Amino acid sequence: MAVITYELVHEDAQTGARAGRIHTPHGSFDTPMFMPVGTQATVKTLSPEEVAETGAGIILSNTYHLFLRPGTELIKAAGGLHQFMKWPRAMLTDSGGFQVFSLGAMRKIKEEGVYFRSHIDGSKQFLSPEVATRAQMDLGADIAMAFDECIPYPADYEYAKQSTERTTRWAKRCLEVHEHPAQGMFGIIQGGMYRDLRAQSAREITALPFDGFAIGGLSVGEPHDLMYEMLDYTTHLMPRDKARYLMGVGTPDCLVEGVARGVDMFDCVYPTRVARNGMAMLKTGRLNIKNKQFERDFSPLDAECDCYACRHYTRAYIRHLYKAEEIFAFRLLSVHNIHFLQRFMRGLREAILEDRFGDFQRDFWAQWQR
Ligand SMILES: CO[C@@H]1O[C@H](CNc2nc3cc4c(=O)[nH]c(N)nc4cc3[nH]2)[C@@H](O)[C@H]1O
Ligand SMILES: [Zn+2]
Repeated sequence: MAVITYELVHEDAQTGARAGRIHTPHGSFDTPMFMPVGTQATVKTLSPEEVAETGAGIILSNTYHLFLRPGTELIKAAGGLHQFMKWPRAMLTDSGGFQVFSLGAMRKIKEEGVYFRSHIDGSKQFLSPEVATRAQMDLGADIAMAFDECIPYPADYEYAKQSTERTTRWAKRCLEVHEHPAQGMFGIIQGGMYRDLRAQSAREITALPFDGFAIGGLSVGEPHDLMYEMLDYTTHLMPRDKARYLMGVGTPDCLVEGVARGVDMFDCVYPTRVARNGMAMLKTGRLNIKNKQFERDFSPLDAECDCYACRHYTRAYIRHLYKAEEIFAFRLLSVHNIHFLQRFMRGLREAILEDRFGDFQRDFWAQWQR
């Protein structure tokens, strides 16, 4: 019996959109679902209670960061990541297959693994399918990710082919060492921006006994239309009875188009990262609180939102805090942005359940500030 199971609730007749539920040892959650990112064992500036209040059923943390600091052995000794950070619901850890390539320095990729220098102190480090898998078993999240290479964009065909085939070999090595009574593992499909490599990777990875499957190598700077095209080649090759996770996607436009192609789970640093830059997310686009136009604007960030920030405070107050470099500004904008995305995903799910997803998608694009 798989540790992580996907339950299909309803499929939209016109598109590939689907509503479901995912069951984990730390609880179940409705899909489509957006996962707030808690890179270093915290969703930046927010308490677990504040994150739970937004409706998030699962959060993501990064093995790469926790492996380097404080070390996954220490977190294991603390009772695992749930205990360490007091997050009571489901959790997923990324394997390092992205961060080692985006943050690690002086990287050398070999068949056995990746040699790199820590971005923190420059120390020599090594991550491999075995090391990343054991580190995730130490952390004890409900879902661990296979160790892969996130192919940069752009990449030539030959590089993409060699890397994708190595990722499949690495996936098998992860499964060989993965042994945890309360942790499932998801495989990650690569293939760069090449249709045949995407199909090859989808076939090879979904043939392996993973609990669910992610689409990797996207949201790496490619145009959105190219991302959607790659999704078109990939999601229909993925099993209907397993969860589908698009890594690194978190803006409303990409979420709508990912859901339309049958994706169930998403994650992105976007909501908390842009909050620290003074941006509030709205269904029309985003609001830059630094703008002078909000100086005497005593309305909430978003009139349709019932989050703590929108129920209690005004744009003028949050703009003042931001200009005064008060940390409370980051907290209020982060609470709003995560709450906004959870509400947005609930809206998508309701549209699917009521067979009006196509209308939702059309209405969204009619009002989205491109
Ligand atoms: C566009 O925003 C930038 O890009 C990142 C989001 N985009 C993204 N694509 C990803 C791909 C993979 C992958 O192929 N494998 C593994 N293991 N993890 C991944 C994590 C990913 N995150 C943000 O962090 C931001 O810096
Ligand atoms: Zn709000």
